[in-house]
Order: sequence, then C-alpha cells, then structure tokens
Amino acid sequence: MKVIEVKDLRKRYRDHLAVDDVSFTVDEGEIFGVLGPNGAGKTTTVECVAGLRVPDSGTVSVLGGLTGTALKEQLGIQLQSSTLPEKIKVREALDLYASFYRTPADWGELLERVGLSAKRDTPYGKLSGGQQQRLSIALALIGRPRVAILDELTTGLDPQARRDTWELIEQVRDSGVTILLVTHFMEEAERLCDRLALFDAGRVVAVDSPSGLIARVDGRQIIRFRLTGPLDDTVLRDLPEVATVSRSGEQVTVTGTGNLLLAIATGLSGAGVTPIDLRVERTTLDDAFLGLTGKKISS
Ligand SMILES: Nc1ncnc2c1ncn2[C@@H]1O[C@H](COP(=O)(O)OP(=O)(O)OP(=O)(O)O)[C@@H](O)[C@H]1O
Repeated sequence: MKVIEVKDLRKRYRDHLAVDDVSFTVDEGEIFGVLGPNGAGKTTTVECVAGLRVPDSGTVSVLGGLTGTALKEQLGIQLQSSTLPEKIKVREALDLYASFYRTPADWGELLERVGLSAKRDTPYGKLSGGQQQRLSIALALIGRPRVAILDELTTGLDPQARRDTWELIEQVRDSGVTILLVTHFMEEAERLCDRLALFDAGRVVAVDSPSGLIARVDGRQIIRFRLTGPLDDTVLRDLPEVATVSRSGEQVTVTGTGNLLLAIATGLSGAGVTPIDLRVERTTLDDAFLGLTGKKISS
C-alpha cells in the first residue's frame, strides 16, 4: 500500500523555486529517505506532506487522502526547527503533547523505549543533544501515528548518539510505523533507508534503494595500492580495463571497469612489481550522488 503519494509538487518562495516538480511514493512500513545537500528543498517538501505548507501546484496524498484532524492523528512530526522551552520537564512535555490526542500512547512506555525513563523530571534544557533528539522521537510517536516524519534528526549529535538514534529509528519502523526521514548524511541514509529520493536544487534526481542507486554508478571501480619500487605507469595505462592512473607519493590510484583487480595484479606481476596495501574501494552513496549530479554532497 502507498502511504504517501507526492506528484508534481512545486513550491516557490518569492523568486526562488524551492521545490520543482517533485514526485515520489512511500510504501507502508518502509523508512523512506529524503536525501540531499542543504537548501535542496527537503524540508519544504516534507512540510507540504505534513500539511504545514500549501504547495503552489501538484498533489500530496497521505494514507489515501486524509486531511485536517484525521491527518494530524495519523502523522507524527519531528521538525528541524521545533525546540521546546528550556525549563519544561520531560514528563510535562509528554503530558502536553499527549493532550493533543484522543487516545495517546502510554508515555511511560514510550520513555522506556527511547531510554529516558530516568530523565522524566529533568528540564529539556538539561538534556544532552542525543537525549533531546530521543525525546523529540517520543513526542512524534505519542499520538500512535502510522506515519512519522523525522527531519535532520541526528544533525549535531556525536557518532555514538547518532548510532543510538539510528537503532531507535529502526525499532520504530519494526513496530509498524512508516517513516519519512530527511537527512543530508549519506551514511545515515545508507544504513537506515529502504528506499530514498535524492534531491538536488529542488528536484528529485533519482528514487531507488541505496544499493540500487549505488549500482547505477558502479560501472567504475577504484583500486588503491602502494609501490615501494619503480614502475612505468604505461604498464597499467595500457591495460584495456584501466581508465585512469594517478599517483600521490607512493600511493597509486587506478580507476577502471571489468575485472580491474585481476588485470592490475597480472600487469604488476608481469612487470615484477609487488603492490602493498592493495584495496578495492567500495562505492558509496556519496559516489552515487556525485555520479548522478556531478556534485559532492557536503555534510
Ligand atoms: N520560508 C522561506 N522563505 C524563503 N525561502 C525559503 C524559506 N524556507 C526555505 N527557503 C529556501 O528554499 C530552499 C529550500 O529550503 P529547504 O529548507 O526546503 O531545503 P532543505 O533541503 O531542507 O535544506 P536544509 O537541509 O538546509 O534545511 C532554500 O534555498 C531555502 O533558503
């Protein structure tokens, strides 16, 4: 079942077209990533999905076309811009958010789930960044939503807090909630998302699984090694599998296609040279983004 359907969405801020003909669908039970550099139109898009912004044109349908209160009851939102007052205690925030719903979740259980039970009397301002993010997930889930929108959830967190948050998001998905996850972290998208839309300058460049996106640019391989003795680069350049050879000190980087590793190993062996630290570099979503847009995503 399609939980979210976005078709030909456009949103302009004065003279700036922030979202330009964006279309994608999200299946029930998946973590769907909205990935792209700063200013690519991700937040504007999910705000339109959440009904917080009115698109200039195009359509958004959530859970078969819910609107108004019915939509709010099924949708949990954690937005980049939302912060709580410093002095509000964890349990007060949960009570407040629970009061917005007719049948809210048991927040004691939710606190347990996000690992904040011991912090129920702590003011928001005294929580660590990771704890604040975990609380924001609990607040997004308090209405027992079928769909949760999480925007830049792990920005500013240290690596451990980020990994903990990833585990929590996976648990939320495993409990049956469909998640629309906005991020500009490639590693996060690769780890968490079942499928994702790559955004660049207001447009969707591609929609696919992380491995599907990587496969689109995976024709080129990168192999790196070190040499301790002399080698004439034409030994490598003349191999039909090799596209480029570059050097930095002892380090040699070769790109190419086909059975590149075997070709290099055979070529070097024929020249009587033994490579050190030979490694094949895995293609990542970063490479996919670069291959599809010609730009590097900065994080
Ligand atoms: N309220 C607004 N008024 C005018 N311009 C806006 C407004 N909100 C966003 N923009 C502009 O629209 C573009 C898209 O912004 P948006 O926040 O949707 O992108 P994003 O991909 O979520 O970026 P980020 O990761 O930095 O939040 C940006 O150029 C931004 O400066």
